[in-house]
Amino acid sequence: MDSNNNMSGSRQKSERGPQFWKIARVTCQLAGTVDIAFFFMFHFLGSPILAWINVVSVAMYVAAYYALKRKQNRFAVRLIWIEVIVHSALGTVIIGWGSGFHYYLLMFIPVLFMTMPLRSAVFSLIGLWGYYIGLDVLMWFMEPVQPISSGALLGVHLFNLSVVFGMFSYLAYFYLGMVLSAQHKLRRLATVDSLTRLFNRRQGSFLAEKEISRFRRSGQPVAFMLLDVDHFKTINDRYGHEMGDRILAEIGKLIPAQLRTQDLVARWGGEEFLIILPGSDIDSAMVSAERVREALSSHDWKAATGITMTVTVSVGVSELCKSDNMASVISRADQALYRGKAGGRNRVEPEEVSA
Ligand SMILES: Nc1nc2c(ncn2[C@@H]2O[C@H](COP(=O)(O)OP(=O)(O)OP(=O)(O)O)[C@@H](O)[C@H]2O)c(=O)[nH]1
Repeated sequence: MDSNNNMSGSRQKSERGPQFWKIARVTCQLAGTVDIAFFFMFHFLGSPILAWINVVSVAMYVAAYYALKRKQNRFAVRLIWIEVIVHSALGTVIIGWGSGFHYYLLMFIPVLFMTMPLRSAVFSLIGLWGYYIGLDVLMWFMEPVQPISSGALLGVHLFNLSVVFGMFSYLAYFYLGMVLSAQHKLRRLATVDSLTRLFNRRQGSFLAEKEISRFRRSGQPVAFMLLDVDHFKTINDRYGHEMGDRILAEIGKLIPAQLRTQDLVARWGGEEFLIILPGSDIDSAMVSAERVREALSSHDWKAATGITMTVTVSVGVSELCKSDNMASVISRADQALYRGKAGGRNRVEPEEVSA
């Protein structure tokens, strides 16, 4: 259990990419600038102790900023933690709870979960909660050390509230960006074949079902092609598996280049591809299939040694009819493909027309 937690913790840490630390550096710059503003503001408002505390804070943010630049991330995060915890307590004790310095502590709630393994984040959260409550209770029983006028206090309060509001919004915006990009990556992983960059089999099936439903609604024809590389085992044996992979990746580029943008291409199996042609009947699908076959066989396939390789494909073509489902229409394309193989390969075969 422990080791699992530690593992997920270290994984979480390594997933905090350069973007996160860039945000941390920007935060240091913003916080340092706010503290410079505080220095002048508190001199003007007659609280010199708080003014000079801000000088220390600025120095800490500068140190944290350069530590982040030198990739001393842990040290930087600790400095920021100490600064916020001490500064918010001193601000509260010196001019009162009404100053709103305690709001800065709340910003750590999302930050904790972004920067720590779950277990540490929960422990730190409990500590933070105790600290916040303790500070609140303390201020019920003690007077501020160096109070300022109520108008000035309101000004400081509104300023702090606005800064925390802005920083929360910034964090939320950053977090949303992270979630959306993770979602995008996951969707790609779930739908795209990593070698050929075509749709994978699962997405191919999903798209085929979608086109079949569309056919049932609109009656527009839909054709299917099943394409298989000829003697691919021999290619692998002769030129190596890596070259086989490179050929498949190249085929993944060459097939879509011969088709219309609405045509859908999926890697159906090892060296087999399913192509869905919405709006095409069997005749126009045969023309497209022949174009693909011709493009692949006439492509200049060069092995690592410079030798020209022969790569050809066989294609079976079928057209969806009313009584079909996905399995039956693909099975007819598969039977046509089989006949293409049996008939000598490097050819396009239409489905057999039933009497
Ligand atoms: N390099 C590589 N080879 C693969 C991949 N997936 C499947 N294969 C190989 O593709 C070969 C397919 O062989 P077979 O099914 O015998 O077919 P074939 O040699 O193409 O012969 P025909 O289809 O009858 O023309 C097998 O040797 C698989 O190992 C892949 O992702 N990369």
